[in-house]
Amino acid sequence: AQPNVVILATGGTIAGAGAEATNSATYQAAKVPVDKLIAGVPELAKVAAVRGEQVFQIASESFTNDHLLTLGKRVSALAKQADVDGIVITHGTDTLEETAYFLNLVVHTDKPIVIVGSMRPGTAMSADGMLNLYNAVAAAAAKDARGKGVLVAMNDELNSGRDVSKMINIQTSAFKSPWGPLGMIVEGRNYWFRLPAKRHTVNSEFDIDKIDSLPLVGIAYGHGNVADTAYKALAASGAKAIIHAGTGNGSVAKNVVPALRELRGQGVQVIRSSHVNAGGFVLRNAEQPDDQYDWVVAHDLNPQKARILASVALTKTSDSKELQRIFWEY
Ligand SMILES: NC(=O)C[C@H](N)C(=O)O
Repeated sequence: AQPNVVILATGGTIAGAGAEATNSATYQAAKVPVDKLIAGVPELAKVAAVRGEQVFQIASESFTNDHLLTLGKRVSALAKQADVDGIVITHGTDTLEETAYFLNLVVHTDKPIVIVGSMRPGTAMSADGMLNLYNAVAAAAAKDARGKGVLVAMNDELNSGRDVSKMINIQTSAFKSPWGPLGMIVEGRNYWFRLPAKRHTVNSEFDIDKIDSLPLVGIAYGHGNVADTAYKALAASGAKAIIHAGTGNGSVAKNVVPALRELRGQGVQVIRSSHVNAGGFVLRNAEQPDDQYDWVVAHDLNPQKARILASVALTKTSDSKELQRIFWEY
């Protein structure tokens, strides 16, 4: 029998439509329903028995914590079903890396979960959604994709949902991991080259079935002339942790240091990440004395991924040492 793959559709450009074939960047996202997406790629039937569910129909820039929880619980429930072998999620590309990392942290299954989007709407010349969707379904249908954590299938590559990121917004080669792809998918077949080293899915201490809300975590962007306004405002609005999207090694402008120390004293977690373009690598006690200030570093996680991990981790602990352990392990 063919493997059973469920496609959970959430919107994005892969479900987008533009006025003309030349509209590769000007179009409306989240227009085409999942059944039409599936019907548009009849070749899917060759690799799996596919059925679709429309979970949301939104552009992913508006993907809230509630969307993450709803989607995560649905993925978890499906993964427990004996008649489901793999799950594909169609998603806008803007926050695809956040959802991929979230599911990688909280869904306890070794069944393949593959997230896919497109950079051009289906109405455009050289639309990339059809092949990306075919690849994602083929990847999710394959036994060799099991146990590798949540995967992202874009542009013929299979990247780990943990560290893949949208690096450019106007090319089909948008998704890259700073540490390279796990594999390639060519003509519906997976070719693997490496495995994730970080804890995920079945080896995670976090479980979506036990998470009903996510604490607020804010991100404030560092630059040379930055003031402490945004940091204070985030804390005042209830953020339990602030991700400092810092320069270089998560460095902090001296004008901001006093406010961050004060906020930490009030119980807000301060997590230093980096906004460097090709991927940061923040080391503890480099640039800032984290031990002395009781701050946490985000390791190689970019600010948006650090927000996801902090939100999930804070459901279990408010201890900064535990948080730091979690940031090293996941
Ligand atoms: N390419 C895309 O999917 C972009 C779109 N804004 C989205 O994330 O929904």
